[in-house]
Amino acid sequence: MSVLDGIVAGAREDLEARRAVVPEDRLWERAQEYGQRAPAAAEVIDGLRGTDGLRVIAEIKRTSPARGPLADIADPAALAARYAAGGAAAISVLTEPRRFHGSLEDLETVRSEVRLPLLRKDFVVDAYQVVEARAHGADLVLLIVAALGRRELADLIALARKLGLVPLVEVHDEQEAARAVDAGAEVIGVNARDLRTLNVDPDTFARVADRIPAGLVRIAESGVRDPEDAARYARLGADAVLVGSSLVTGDDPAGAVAALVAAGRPA
Ligand SMILES: O=P(O)(O)OC[C@@H](O)[C@@H](O)c1c[nH]c2ccccc12
Repeated sequence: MSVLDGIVAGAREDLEARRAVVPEDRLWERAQEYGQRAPAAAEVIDGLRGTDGLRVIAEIKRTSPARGPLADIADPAALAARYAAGGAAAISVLTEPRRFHGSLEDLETVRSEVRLPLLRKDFVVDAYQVVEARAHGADLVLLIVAALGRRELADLIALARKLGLVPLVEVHDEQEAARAVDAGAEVIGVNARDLRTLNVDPDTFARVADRIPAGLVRIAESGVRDPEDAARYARLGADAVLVGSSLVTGDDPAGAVAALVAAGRPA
């Protein structure tokens, strides 16, 4: 079993436990409530376009299967506020508990403190999790192509849109990029890390981005360590970078985000 399969199996177990406590129809009500005050999906998508410079999506991440413990993050809302002060375009909140020590409570506390679009970053394989994301204040939801069948991907994208959520469809090779495009994704994340093996290949974006038609939002994910990496992705045509580890392990998250944004401005 690959790392990804193991994490997905845990996510399925956890979601069934939650479903037994909070039925999906109750979540729908809360999801629609948040939908009434949420930004429009088109606005969220436009906010990620790198038309006048690279956007930064800053991530709240405590630990990872690849790197182990990164940071305690006792107050995720305070960290999100620092990211916002540094000029982040959106905040990614890991909600997976077992390997990343995240939670839906993290998402909710961040929602209560910042106005930026929020991404629920998790291993989403069931409609329940999409409704749950919206109910807890997400504006975007991650859908990992490697974890989903064709039909599942199409269904979850459709459900996300019905709820006003923007699906961020994650790929890590050319074939997956083609599947994301075929499924009608408007926002595609190219993960430099292969979630099956956890290996990072820094050339992934350069290889895969060509398969993503102009007009779609292209996000380079994982392994962005410093402003040079951000500048490189900007030159390769990325609209945005998604950055976690290097921000949570540094001592100045606002300054670090601002430096990435500055490095990604067109010359
Ligand atoms: O910490 P990094 O290398 O900056 O990476 C952030 C983000 O790309 C990474 O957390 C991530 C990308 N896709 C995922 C899917 C699931 C969990 C985590 C991820």
